[in-house]
Amino acid sequence: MIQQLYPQTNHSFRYELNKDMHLAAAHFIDHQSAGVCQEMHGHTYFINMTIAGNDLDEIGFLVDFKQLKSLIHSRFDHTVMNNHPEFKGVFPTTERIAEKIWGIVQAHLDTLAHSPRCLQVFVRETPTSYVVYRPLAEDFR
Ligand SMILES: Nc1nc2c(c(=O)[nH]1)N=C([C@H](O)[C@H](O)COP(=O)(O)OP(=O)(O)OP(=O)(O)O)CN2
Ligand SMILES: [Zn+2]
Repeated sequence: MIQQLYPQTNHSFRYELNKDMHLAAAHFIDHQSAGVCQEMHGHTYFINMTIAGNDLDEIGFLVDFKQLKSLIHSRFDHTVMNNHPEFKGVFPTTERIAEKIWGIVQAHLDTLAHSPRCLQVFVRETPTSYVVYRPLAEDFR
């Protein structure tokens, strides 16, 4: 939830940035074990991402907050998660959504010369359910 406190990541980078955003999206989990979630339904996803690094760009940004929002919000807001290529062959569970968001964000960070890293993606799907995705060391380029 925006302005809530999030789980902390342990690291020794000089800078840490957090970006909150929320988006409305629909999904369904097309598996018989998913019960009522097999039917198309909607959520307001609350997302927080944690970026860290030792250096800033020439403006003094670790990464532009607006760019982070644009990467995720403009892609997924008011869409059906199942329709995105990221979810071809995998169900858009909260876990997978967090993992895919990490991949999209880190792919952008990999283009930046000062090498910031996305250390954590938090995705709240309902008022009572959320996932935290933290990459392993080998997940970074
Ligand atoms: N590990 C996961 N379990 C479930 C997921 C998921 O993504 N990962 N998703 C769902 C459903 O999509 C559903 O939208 C969320 O379920 P739930 O939190 O149970 O929703 P409620 O609002 O009914 O929760 P209450 O705490 O009972 O009010 C299911 N499981
Ligand atoms: Zn759902």
